[in-house]
Amino acid sequence: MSVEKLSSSLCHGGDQQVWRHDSRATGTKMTFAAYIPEHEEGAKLPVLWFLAGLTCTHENAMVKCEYKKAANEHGVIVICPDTSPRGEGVADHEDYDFGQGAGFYVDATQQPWQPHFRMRSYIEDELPEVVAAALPVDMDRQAITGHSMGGHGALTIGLRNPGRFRSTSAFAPIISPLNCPWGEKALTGYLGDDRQDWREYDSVALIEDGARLQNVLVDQGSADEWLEGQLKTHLLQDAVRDAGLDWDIRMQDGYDHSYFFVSTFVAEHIAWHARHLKV
Ligand SMILES: N[C@@H](CCC(=O)N[C@@H](CSC=O)C(=O)NCC(=O)O)C(=O)O
Repeated sequence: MSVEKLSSSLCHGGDQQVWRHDSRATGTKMTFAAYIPEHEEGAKLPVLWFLAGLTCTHENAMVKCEYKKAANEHGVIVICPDTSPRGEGVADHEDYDFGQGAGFYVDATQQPWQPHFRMRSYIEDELPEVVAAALPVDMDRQAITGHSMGGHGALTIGLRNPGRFRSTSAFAPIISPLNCPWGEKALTGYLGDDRQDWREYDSVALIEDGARLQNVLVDQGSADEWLEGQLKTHLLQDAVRDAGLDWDIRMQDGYDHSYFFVSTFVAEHIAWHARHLKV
């Protein structure tokens, strides 16, 4: 396994690093950011995966999300992966919501996406192995979060892997790719026309089909420009109520979709995850 540290910068007492490695899942080089809090020699720290949204690389959350102070205070490693494979030989599309930067955390089955767009396998299987080999993580103490398309990733990966994450949170997640233009466009392209195949990538469908998850926190801005047309938080509220789940879905008055919103609440999310990660 070839894993290379590209940078290391002291920040809020911890070390903000960027790593690159050859990925067997995507068949490309993949880059991720890793924030390592101060810790004693030999200590293993809990890990929070932060999945980013449309148009993002590993860098957006690292630069804009302001997680580092809280992560250092609580002793939680934060990993920010890229959102798709990239490169000259990788399929792409001119639209911001499809192709490179818009992997939707699925394993594509359709051409020309299938050879490289395998973000489910990358995030669920390969990246944890890479991180466990390179960094001082305690893989028995994992949590996951994400923003927008990354919030969809966090919820669906959490629902498909009950028991792996002590806690799951999301900022302004895409609730149901089956029921929004971003999702319909991307999943038609990556998975084909049979909408049954999309259900394992849809938080509402997963709950309807019996998936269950505890310790879930969702924050959504009431002034989010995508709330009505794309995100549709009410679909998750309905699914959670119908399934009798005790999830905390909060509407935050006046906040939009941006990292200004995410950065406002990220310290609270990290403190909440830390309580679950320490038990
Ligand atoms: N107008 C934007 C649209 C893309 C956008 O808003 N992306 C969001 C996530 S949306 C859902 O996944 C984002 O996080 N952008 C990166 C950032 O640093 O803000 C555009 O054309 O870029």
